[in-house]
Amino acid sequence: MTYWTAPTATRPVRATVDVPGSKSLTNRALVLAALADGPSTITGALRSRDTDLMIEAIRTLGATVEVTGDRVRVTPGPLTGGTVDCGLAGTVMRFVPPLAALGSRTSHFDGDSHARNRPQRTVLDALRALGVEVHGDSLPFDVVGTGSVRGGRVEVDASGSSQFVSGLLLSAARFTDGVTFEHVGPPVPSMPHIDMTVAMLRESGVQVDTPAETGRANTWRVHPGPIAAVDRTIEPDLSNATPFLAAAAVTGGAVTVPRWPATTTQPGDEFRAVLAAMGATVTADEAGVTAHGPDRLVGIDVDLHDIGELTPTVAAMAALASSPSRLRGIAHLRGHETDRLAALAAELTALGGDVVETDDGLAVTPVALTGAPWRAYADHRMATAGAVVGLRVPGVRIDDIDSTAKTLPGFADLWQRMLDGDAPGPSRREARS
Ligand SMILES: O=C(O)C1=C[C@@H](OP(=O)(O)O)[C@@H](O)[C@H](O)C1
Ligand SMILES: C=C(OP(=O)(O)O)C(=O)O
Repeated sequence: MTYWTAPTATRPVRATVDVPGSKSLTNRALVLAALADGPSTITGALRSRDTDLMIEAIRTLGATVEVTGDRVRVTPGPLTGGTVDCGLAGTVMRFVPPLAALGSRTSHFDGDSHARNRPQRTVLDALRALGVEVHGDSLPFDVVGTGSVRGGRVEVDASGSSQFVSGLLLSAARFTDGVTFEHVGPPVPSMPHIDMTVAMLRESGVQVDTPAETGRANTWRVHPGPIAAVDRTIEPDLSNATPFLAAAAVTGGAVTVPRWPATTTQPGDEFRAVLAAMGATVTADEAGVTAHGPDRLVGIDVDLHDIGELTPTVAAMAALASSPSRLRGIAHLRGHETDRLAALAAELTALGGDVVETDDGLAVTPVALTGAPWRAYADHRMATAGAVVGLRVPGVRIDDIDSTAKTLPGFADLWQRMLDGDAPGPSRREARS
C-alpha cells in the first residue's frame, strides 16, 4: 500500500480553489435525462467514479450518452435492462432500481464489497409494494422489469437515508399511477437532498406535492406524467468545497471558492454557518465565497442531521479547535461509505485524539495530535478529513488517497496546488465517450 503523506501548512493557506460539479446534482440530472421525453445536455457535470457509474447505468438501461469533458449529452431510448455496477455510490444503488423497474427486462445490481453492507432494503421493499418483482434485499439483487410499474401509495421507513425517498420520487412520474410516498419512522436525514430532488423534478415539468401540499407530514406525491427534457448547468460541489474552506479555517488563512451559487438546494451551503459558529469569517462577493480563518477555531455543538455529508470535515476542524465539540443527529452515518462515526473516532484516536462515539454522533475534545497512518476505509470524505488534519499535524499518512476519485478525482494535486497558492481547478478531462 502506498501512503500519501498529507502536506503540512507552513503558513496560512491562501488560495482560490475552483471545485468541479456537484455529484448529487449531476446524478439526479442523469436519471431525469434518461427518463425524459427528448435529448438534453448537462454542462459542468461532475466526472468522477460515482457519476461515471451513473452514466454507465443509464446506458445499460437504454440511454445513449455522449461525453465530452464535463459536457454530457443524453438521448433517452426505450428502457431495457442489464448489469448495473453501483461501485460504492449511494445514488446509483438507490436511484437506479426504480428506473430499472420501468425497463423491459431483468437488471442485475452489484457493487463494491462495502456497498453490500449499505442499507438498501427500503427501496426494494417500496418497489415490491408498488407491484415490482425484486429478488434480494441488499446488493447483489435483481429487479424484474416488465416495461411498466403500477405505482400507487407506499409507506416506508426512510430514516436510514434520504436517498430512499429521492430514488423513488425521481422515477415516479413514469409509473402508471405515480407515487404517494409516506415515511413512517424517526426523522428522515438530509432533507435538503429531498428538496433538491423536488426542485429538479419541478424544473422537468413534473407535478410534485411536498408534505406542505399533501397536508400530511412526511408524505410526498408525484403525479403521473411526462418528464420534460431540460438542459442543465451543474453548480460546483459545495460539499467537496468544504475541505478547502476548512484549510483556511484551521490555518488562519483565506480560501475562496468561485462560482458559489446565490441560492442552492445543496447542503454544503450550510457549511458557511458552521464555519462562522466555529469562529471563522465567511464573506461572499463576485469572486465567490471566502473563508477567513481565526487564530484558533472554537468548538461547536451542532445537529448535523440535515447536512450529515459534511461531518468528516467538521470533525477534522473540531479536533483542531480550542474547545470541545458535540456533533449530533448523525446516527445514519453508520450506513455511509463506511461507518463514519466509528472511522472518525478510530482515526483521530490513532493520532492521540480524544474522540468518543455517542448514540447519534461524536464528542470531540481537542488534545495535541501526532502523525500516524490514517485509514480512509475507501471513503472519499475520510481521506479528505485526514488531509485537513494533516495541515496542522505533520506525518498524517493516508492509506488510500485515490478513494477521493469517488467524487473528486485529482484531489491530491488540487490540495497541493492550494498549498502552493495556485489552484484554479482540476484540469478538464479530455473528451471520451
Ligand atoms: O441524494 C443525495 O445526493 C445524497 C443524499 C445524502 O444521503 P443520506 O441521506 O443517506 O445521508 C448524502 O449524504 C449523500 O452524500 C448524497
Ligand atoms: C454519503 C455519501 O455518498 P453516497 O452518495 O454514496 O451516499 C457522501 O458522498 O458523503
